[in-house]
Amino acid sequence: MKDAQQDHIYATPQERISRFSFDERVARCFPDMINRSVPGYAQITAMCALFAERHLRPGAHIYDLGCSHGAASLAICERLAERPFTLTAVDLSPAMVARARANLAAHCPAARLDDVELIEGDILALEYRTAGMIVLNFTLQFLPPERRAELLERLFDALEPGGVLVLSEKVRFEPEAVEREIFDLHHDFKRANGYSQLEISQKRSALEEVMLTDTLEIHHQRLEEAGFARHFTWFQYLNFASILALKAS
Ligand SMILES: C[S@@+](CC[C@H](N)C(=O)[O-])C[C@H]1O[C@@H](n2cnc3c(N)ncnc32)[C@H](O)[C@@H]1O
Ligand SMILES: O=C(O)C(=O)C[C@]1(C(=O)O)C=C[C@@H](O)C=C1
Repeated sequence: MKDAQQDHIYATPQERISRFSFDERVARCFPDMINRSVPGYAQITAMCALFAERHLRPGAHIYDLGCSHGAASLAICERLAERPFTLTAVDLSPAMVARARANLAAHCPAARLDDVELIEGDILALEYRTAGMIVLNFTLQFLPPERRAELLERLFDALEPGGVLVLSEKVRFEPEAVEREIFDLHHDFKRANGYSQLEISQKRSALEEVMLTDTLEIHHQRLEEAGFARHFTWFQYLNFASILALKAS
């Protein structure tokens, strides 16, 4: 997005690596960090707008949960500039919400701004209103695993008939040999995007207990159990994938 700051957080050796958190330092360089770390990030973000264009009923509500700088919200607002809808973007991190607010104010088409709301809050504690679309891009992986099914059930209940959920995640693989191969390839991807071995390994340590990934099979099973009639992986690039889940109309 339109924030030029480069990610150098893990570039120098750290005596003690603290747990990764979405604090001011991360928020400052987040667009650069996520673009260089997540294969397919730009494509997934852009496709959220096309899913909205195809599936959203005029006037329906959209949630962008764990919105960070508001990339998906902004893509949707730009693409659907002429269509009526309302949108709530939510993030727990005050630093991220401040960036999302500035980004939307600067780049969201003026006609849409009144229909967009930003909330600093916990998506596990939110009271959800009826929605036509929910975006969960790279957020579920940061929630406690034992709370994930409960959240998806609540989101399913909030969706109106014909509503859609976009679930994008870093995923792990079984068997272990496949996981190892794809994990290493992802590190090659990061190196090709300018990260050093030191940056890659220090960030991996920081994320270790914070970002707990599931297999694609577990994600699909959870969506099935939450009640989604159809759910399929529409995108995968190394260990990053995105699922579209549809509620029966
Ligand atoms: C990897 S980022 C998401 C990226 C963003 N969706 C995008 O597409 O650019 C994860 C975000 O989830 C937020 N987050 C983590 N746990 C949360 C929670 N319980 N409630 C709300 N936001 C949360 C973090 O603050 C962070 O901004
Ligand atoms: O797996 C990694 O190494 C990542 O950097 C992934 C990831 C993510 O998937 O959210 C982790 C933290 C940052 O939010 C940006 C990217």
